[in-house]
Amino acid sequence: MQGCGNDYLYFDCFAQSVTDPAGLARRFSDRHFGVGSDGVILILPSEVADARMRIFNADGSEGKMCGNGVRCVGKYLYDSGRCKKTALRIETGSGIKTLQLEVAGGVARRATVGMGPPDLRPAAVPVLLQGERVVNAPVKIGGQRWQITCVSMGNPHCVVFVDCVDELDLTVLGPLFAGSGLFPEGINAEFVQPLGERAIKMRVYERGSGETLACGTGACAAAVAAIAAGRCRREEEIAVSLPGGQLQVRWGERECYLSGPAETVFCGQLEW
Ligand SMILES: N[C@H](CCC[C@H](N)C(=O)O)C(=O)O
Repeated sequence: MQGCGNDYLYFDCFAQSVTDPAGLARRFSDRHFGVGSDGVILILPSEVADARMRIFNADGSEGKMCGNGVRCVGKYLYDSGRCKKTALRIETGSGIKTLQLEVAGGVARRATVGMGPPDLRPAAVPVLLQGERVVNAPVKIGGQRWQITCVSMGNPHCVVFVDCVDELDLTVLGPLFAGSGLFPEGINAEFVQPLGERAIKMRVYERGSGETLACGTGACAAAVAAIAAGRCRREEEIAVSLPGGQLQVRWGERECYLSGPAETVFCGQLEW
């Protein structure tokens, strides 16, 4: 399944158990020697919600949350008949998320996710910075000066504003940020071009997966950073344009809301 091109291999673990999800992610995320994906997502029973989601990046590292992934989990639960309702609660590594599915033609097409509150406090994202400031904080990465804004969406994000995202070579820049030594727990790095008070354009270099076509938690982090920096308005729903499509983010009173599509690409059996 995929959400704005951020594609994962989903395993229904209500009636089967996956013993080595990290190894599975490393083996089958490869786009030539495997199935090809940004990682693996397990859909498991939960004691406290309709289901539990675990997400493993392509390098086998486990993430705490996946905004594009949780929409696809909701779609799977509805379409498969496991949870034939449009309001769902999904247990994740960063708490229970609420989902509101949009159904058409008998299947879920889109979802809006309550992503929880963004955290801009200095300690929210483990980062080796001088001083406390994490909004537009000056750093030197790859011999260049940058101003970073660190936002936790349950997973760590570093947002940088640039003039033109299309001109960036993330095959070089991404590993410079990831390998800068500034982020002890790794980092999801978002490069953001403001397009006005209600829109941004972004690309992302994800922890554990490299450049992906979209990142749901990253879109929230980018919109929150743009609002915190006064580049976008909090009263507005922010249109976030990514290489894989468009997401909508609203930073509400209590939490961020992420809206976007969810699509099944194919179903199959994997012998490993
Ligand atoms: N790479 C992320 C997990 C996937 C997040 C992203 N794909 C999303 O849609 O939020 C991390 O290690 O924190």
